[in-house]
Amino acid sequence: MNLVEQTIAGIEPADTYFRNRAKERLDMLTMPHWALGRLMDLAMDLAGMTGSMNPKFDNRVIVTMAGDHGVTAEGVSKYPAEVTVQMVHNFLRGGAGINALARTVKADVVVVDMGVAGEIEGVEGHLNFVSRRIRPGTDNMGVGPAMTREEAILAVRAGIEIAHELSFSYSLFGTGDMGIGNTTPSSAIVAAFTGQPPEKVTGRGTGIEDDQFLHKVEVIKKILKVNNPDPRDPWDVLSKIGGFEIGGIAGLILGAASRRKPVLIDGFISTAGALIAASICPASRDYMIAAHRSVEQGHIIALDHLGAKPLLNLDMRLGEGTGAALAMTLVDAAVRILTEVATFEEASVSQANV
Ligand SMILES: O=C(O)c1ccc[n+]([C@@H]2O[C@H](COP(=O)([O-])O)[C@@H](O)[C@H]2O)c1
Ligand SMILES: Cc1cc2nc[nH]c2cc1C
Repeated sequence: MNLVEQTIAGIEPADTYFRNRAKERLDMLTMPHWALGRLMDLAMDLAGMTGSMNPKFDNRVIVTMAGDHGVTAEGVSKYPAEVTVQMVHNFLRGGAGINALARTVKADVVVVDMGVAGEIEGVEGHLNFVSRRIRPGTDNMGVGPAMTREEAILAVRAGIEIAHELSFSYSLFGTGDMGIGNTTPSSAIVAAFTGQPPEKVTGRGTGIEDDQFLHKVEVIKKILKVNNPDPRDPWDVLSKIGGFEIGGIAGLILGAASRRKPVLIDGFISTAGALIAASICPASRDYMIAAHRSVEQGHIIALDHLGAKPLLNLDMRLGEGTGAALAMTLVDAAVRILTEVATFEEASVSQANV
């Protein structure tokens, strides 16, 4: 068996015994029944994922996968492609949005070069940088496949290997992405898996105006026509209309799931990666937590398709792992509710009238 097959075989569904035990306790907490709503759902899910009534998430990491996209040649982004490599340097200096939010929640940030176009300098000995560069950017999916099937497998494999290595040090994962142009493949992936038309799953990415938005929708239509991806085959979808960082994110999710580690799925691009992961191994969905709802209009459609409900809705559209980082606070809160709140019996509080 190769690594991908082995990883898929190693993903077990969430533990129903611990999920039920958590539910029994949460049902009895000193508050009107289920009064902390989705936080209680989250607590139950975390118990099921980890097989524990007291999961520890002290060591947490955001893995920000970076890659470039040949499809930027079609004029789909507001920013030039060189921003990808420039932002990787910014991440490594600690000056990006994700660095500030990761510090807020005491998470480390690991930056992965999955296929950035420019040279990344000054990273020798940098503990938070991993190079798994497939090649400097995908091909233009507006005229043919973004990458080969072999490259798609390599990208997913890299993500799995990174998750496995980080699993020794971290108990909670968050996904992140950086790649100018990557909302275009993400929209194409969402269209391919959900069958929704491009106009419904395309957004403004970095902030394009109306004219460019209409052009982007046309480009996505062309991408789907030229490539005709088979939604029953995740490798076909990833290779034809994906990205190196999107494959890396899919692999990261699969690798974390195989180690029973919860993974906070960041925004639109991360969710495209999650769709690939769920298509490769449906059981991996048990370990995904949708961190937030991005401004991208296709995001909620993608989350619905996954059967996931986003925790936060803060009008964010940055990516990088920023939503995943913020949602770690809610994971902490959910664990405290499960472990620190007294039951009616423990606190001698009268229960509801029947
Ligand atoms: O995560 C999101 O929901 C999200 C929504 C819009 C844009 N982004 C970020 O913006 C970049 C892609 O935007 P674009 O317009 O170049 O396709 C990429 O670096 C993403 O991390 C991210
Ligand atoms: C500056 C900048 C930072 C980003 N971070 C994620 N996507 C981004 C896109 C741009 C343009």
